[in-house]
Amino acid sequence: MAKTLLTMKALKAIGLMSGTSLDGVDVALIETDGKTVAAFGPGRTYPYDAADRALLARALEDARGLADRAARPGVLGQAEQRLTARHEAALAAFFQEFPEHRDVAVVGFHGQTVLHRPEERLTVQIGDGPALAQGLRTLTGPPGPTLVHDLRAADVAAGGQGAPLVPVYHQALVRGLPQAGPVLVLNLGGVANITYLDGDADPIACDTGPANALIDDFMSARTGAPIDRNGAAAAAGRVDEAAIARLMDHPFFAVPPPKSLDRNAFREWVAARAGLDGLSTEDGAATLAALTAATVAAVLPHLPRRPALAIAAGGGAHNPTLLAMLAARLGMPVYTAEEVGWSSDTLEAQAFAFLAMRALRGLPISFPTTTGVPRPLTGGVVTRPSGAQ
Ligand SMILES: Nc1ncnc2c1ncn2[C@@H]1O[C@H](COP(=O)(O)OP(=O)(O)OP(=O)(O)O)[C@@H](O)[C@H]1O
Ligand SMILES: CC(=O)N[C@H]1[C@@H]2OC[C@@H](O2)[C@@H](O)[C@@H]1O[C@H](C)C(=O)O
Repeated sequence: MAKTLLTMKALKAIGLMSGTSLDGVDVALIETDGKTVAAFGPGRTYPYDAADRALLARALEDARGLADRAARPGVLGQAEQRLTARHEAALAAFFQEFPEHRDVAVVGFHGQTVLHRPEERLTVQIGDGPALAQGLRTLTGPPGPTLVHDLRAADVAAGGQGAPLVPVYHQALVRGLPQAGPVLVLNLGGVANITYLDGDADPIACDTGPANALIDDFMSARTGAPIDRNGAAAAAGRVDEAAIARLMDHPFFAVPPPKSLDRNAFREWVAARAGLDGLSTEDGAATLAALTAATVAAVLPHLPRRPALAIAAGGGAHNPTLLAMLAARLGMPVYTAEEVGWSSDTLEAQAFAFLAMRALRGLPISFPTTTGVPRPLTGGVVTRPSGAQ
């Protein structure tokens, strides 16, 4: 056992993430043994164009009735091919800029979640692992890295939520910080999730509610641009607290972790209760940002101790209005990933690089306290350079 651990040296790992905000492919490289991060390499985002985004949005709609995770009705087959091609193009651009990293050992490929219903033991990430592994071999030259994809399926099959998976990476990062008390790591993408870390105890984690998905959809409908850049609209608006109270009256917020969400879990709920049609763009953006902050804060009563501070990553870490609302509703300082030496934009892709390395080495990627899986579990489908799975 000791010998195995000693021989686990840090190797280059790339993570590929296409998140719920449907904004592009994140690529990030780290050097890791699956337990600690020996070095951070570069990270890049390769944005989707409007046609890609529209196709992925249709894929989410066409996935709504899925009962079989292998089925690809409607535009799902086309979307999977396009998504895989976009990932290959992203890797081509990445290796063109960083040819010194063509010797990467392992690639973690998240794919795109099009449906997430863990209560029905169903989570669907489109993305063709073997096809991407083959494309990778051409890009790097033979033998090519090992590719790990479909990282959520084993957890859901075992009765877990299948998400969030980033907590074990948050734990590795927080171990590198000087600590005074429990830390709350916030991942503010389309959906928000938190990891609570207190010393060596297993991380406690869950999705908390929307982060930017509702803001993006609202801004898109009002302005044509799917973002409240730097929280400018929200900063100029007034929060409709009565709407927040109505929206917080949802059973999800009373459920303790672990728990997870589909991207569009609150779409109908918010459409029916927020009264956004009667609000200005600024007031609507402010109210939706406050909803994100309130839903993150709603997790506090479910945690063993009050965190001393929070660290925010994901695209929402670029929204100062949202960060100020979070600090106010959480009642604790909220630092950005950059402020502690991490990267808001590449952290999730780094996490999938780390998870892929853990999967290769048979280490658990999910835990009873993060996904509710009955025992710590590894995951992922491995495509080796020979093409064998
Ligand atoms: N400068 C900015 N100002 C405001 N919001 C921003 C800014 N930059 C990014 N965002 C928000 O962050 C979102 C993207 O975040 P991120 O890339 O972390 O999401 P994701 O990885 O797709 O989602 P998830 O983590 O849910 O899978 C955008 O949709 C946008 O709303
Ligand atoms: C099913 C799915 O893809 N969930 C995503 C989504 O985006 C954020 C949140 O909801 C989180 O649960 C998860 O992604 C992160 C990366 C995770 O698994 O940790």
